[in-house]
Amino acid sequence: MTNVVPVPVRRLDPELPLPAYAHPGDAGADLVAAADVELPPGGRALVPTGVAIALPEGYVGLVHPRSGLAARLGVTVLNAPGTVDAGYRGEILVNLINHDREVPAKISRGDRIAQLVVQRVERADFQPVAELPASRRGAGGHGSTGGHAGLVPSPGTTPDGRREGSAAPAGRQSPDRADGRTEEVAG
Ligand SMILES: O=c1ccn([C@H]2C[C@H](O)[C@@H](COP(=O)(O)OP(=O)(O)OP(=O)(O)O)O2)c(=O)[nH]1
Repeated sequence: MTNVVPVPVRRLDPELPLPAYAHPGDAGADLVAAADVELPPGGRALVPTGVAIALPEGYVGLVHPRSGLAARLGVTVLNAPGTVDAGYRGEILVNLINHDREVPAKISRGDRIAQLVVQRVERADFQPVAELPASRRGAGGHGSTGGHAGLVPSPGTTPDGRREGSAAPAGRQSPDRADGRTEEVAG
């Protein structure tokens, strides 16, 4: 049974519906546009939703794209998923982008433009250490497990896809991270 958490909502635009789940079992409650917006090809806009919420401490609201808008129009959430912090009391805004290269996307007031997924969050207590515990994966990432023809390392590239001898990503100076080597660990 899904846990239901009460969330106070302020209607900044009384004519618009509250965020709502379209079907039982849906993870995301739809957010609607509070304004008409036209997104030219490649264009983006911060679209108001007409609602402000007060999530309880220990929860986050994630602003996810709607797959229908993405598949049919090429429109998605630029910063997906947007993070609505428990302490945020302003209007929820949706940063929409039109990835279509030719066709403008018309968003009308009242259109469902994104979905808000409310989740519990844990806070980490970051503890500096000299060495991290070993793991099977080690430092391998960025396609190190293959699964696609384009992920097979070509000669002269490192396992994470960079040219051998090219600069490590910013902040990555440790040799075992810079060359993407993995460590075989028993167990
Ligand atoms: O899609 C989004 C993402 C964020 N927000 C609001 C709620 C969130 O709590 C606040 C700040 O977001 P975030 O922390 O992602 O932004 P930032 O760029 O780090 O700004 P800040 O310095 O204000 O935290 O903006 C939205 O309305 N929509």
